[in-house]
Amino acid sequence: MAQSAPLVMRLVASSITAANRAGKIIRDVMSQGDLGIVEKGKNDLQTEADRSAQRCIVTSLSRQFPSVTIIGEEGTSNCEVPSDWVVTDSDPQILQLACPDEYQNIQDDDIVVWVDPLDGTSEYTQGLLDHVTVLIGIAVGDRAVGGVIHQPYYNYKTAGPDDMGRTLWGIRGVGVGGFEPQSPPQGKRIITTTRSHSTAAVQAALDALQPDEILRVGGAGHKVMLLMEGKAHAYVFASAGCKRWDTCAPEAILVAMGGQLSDMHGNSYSYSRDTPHQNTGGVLGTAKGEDHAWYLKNLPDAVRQTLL
Ligand SMILES: Nc1ncnc2c1ncn2[C@@H]1O[C@H](COP(=O)(O)O)[C@@H](O)[C@H]1OP(=O)(O)O
Ligand SMILES: [Mg+2]
Ligand SMILES: [Mg+2]
Ligand SMILES: [Mg+2]
Repeated sequence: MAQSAPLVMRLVASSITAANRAGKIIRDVMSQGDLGIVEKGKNDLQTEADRSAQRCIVTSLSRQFPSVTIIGEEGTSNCEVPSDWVVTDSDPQILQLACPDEYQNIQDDDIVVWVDPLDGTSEYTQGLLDHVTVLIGIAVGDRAVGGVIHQPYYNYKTAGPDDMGRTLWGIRGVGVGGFEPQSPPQGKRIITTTRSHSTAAVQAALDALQPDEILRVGGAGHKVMLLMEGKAHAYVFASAGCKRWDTCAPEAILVAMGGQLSDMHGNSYSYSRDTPHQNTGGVLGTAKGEDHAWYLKNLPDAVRQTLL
């Protein structure tokens, strides 16, 4: 039964265990105390946790799916991966689910796996640990179809080391799991946006949308989780800083529960293997039940013109 599950379902099932293992590595690096910070660019850090979590995920998935294209945020290295970082088991619950007809016969060639081994690096280095997520997105053709978000420090203030963290998943046409989908409160507009990568255009977009409240938090995964759990109505980031690995997994889960994600012009991002990595049109995510078009209509042209 498990062996014969369609490729998309097997990839999501294996991504759940790989993301959980990566989350443990992220916690271990933090508790060992040496983050090994490297500056990749302006306001763009990488730590030992980003590097190690990526090696864990890419090695684990490529052992099981050697012909599937995997694109990760951090460069690959050839050094040996500790054997206990390689996990090749799968989440049994996912393998039992019915796969939609359109994804029954997908081949290795049709898939790209987008890996952000640690989203919210800046917040991780500053101790804002619940902003951190591990993101694994599964694209079929150019669409984000499956997503896994692991939050390694979920409940970290109250949980013990063995019950910390959680893993959320979603598959288009199948559904979501690992959390309780909620709609945001009616009669109010709560917008979530960046806390560490703001610009004049980011602020101008927020001003024009006149939110009742702004939640400035780290990480693309963390912000989309706020939409999924009814804590915010929209995620508005009028800047080009995010990349495909930041949005593939969150988009798949958000869409699987009825939300939307596009650039600031209303165009969907392509997740095919030859697409550019940068999300040059910014990010607009809206919760289930929100009018995505309203946000697009009310964004100032001057802001849109700053984005390709
Ligand atoms: N200017 C930027 N340079 C590098 N990464 C960025 C930039 N802006 C956003 N990101 C990535 O998008 C995520 C969401 O952005 P923000 O928290 O500012 O809303 C960041 O955590 C970061 O991912 P990562 O932490 O994986 O490098
Ligand atoms: Mg980064
Ligand atoms: Mg990221
Ligand atoms: Mg990252």
